[in-house]
Amino acid sequence: MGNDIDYRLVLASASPARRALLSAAGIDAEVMVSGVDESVVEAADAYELCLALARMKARAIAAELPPDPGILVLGCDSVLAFDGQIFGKPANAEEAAKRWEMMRGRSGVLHTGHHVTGLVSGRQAEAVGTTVVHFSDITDAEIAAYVASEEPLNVAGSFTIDGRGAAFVERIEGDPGNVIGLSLPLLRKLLIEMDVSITALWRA
Ligand SMILES: Nc1nc2c(ncn2[C@H]2C[C@H](O)[C@@H](COP(=O)(O)OP(=O)(O)OP(=O)(O)O)O2)c(=O)[nH]1
Repeated sequence: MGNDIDYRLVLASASPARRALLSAAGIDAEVMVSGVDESVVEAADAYELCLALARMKARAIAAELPPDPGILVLGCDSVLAFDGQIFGKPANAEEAAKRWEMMRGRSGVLHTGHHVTGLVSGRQAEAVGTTVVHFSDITDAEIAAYVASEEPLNVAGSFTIDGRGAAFVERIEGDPGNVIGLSLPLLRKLLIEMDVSITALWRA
């Protein structure tokens, strides 16, 4: 991809957290929500699942856009691998509480799949960011209060590290942005694979 192209990023995600991470890093991404049915995807494990979903979201949006060589579409998907299970967003408050009863005092791996595709070049790059998350041994009352806050209901793994959930995460091993939903150092590497510098996406 040449350097004389005016690159723009389209974020194929409804996640306000992902958009905020990009904006704080100087990138004003246009948001286009794919609305794909994530339930149709089968995968061997959390790593493959989040990558397949990220790819599906990005490709669904790419198919809707005009063939502009400057447009790069980014799809992401986050899941928590815990105790041999795959936790996306909880189905309801009961599931969020049940998960925390299992998670407290233990650790899991948050995987975020990233897929970038160039519309005209057809080039693409993808990778999974992984971050180990160590959960605090919180009480039943804290679980009940956290679930009642409704925060854990809308996030993969039923926890955040930058919201109320931050009080319940002892430490992480890896990129914090990856837990929130998008790893910027990983995005930089994917863009390099496509001969694009992340600095080319910075707002003027
Ligand atoms: N602020 C924040 N959000 C988090 C954290 N962990 C997970 N999330 C959010 C980011 C995503 O919105 C959501 C992960 O679910 P998905 O990867 O399926 O994305 P989502 O369904 O939100 O949007 P999308 O499918 O990409 O249109 O959970 C965290 O630590 N902090």
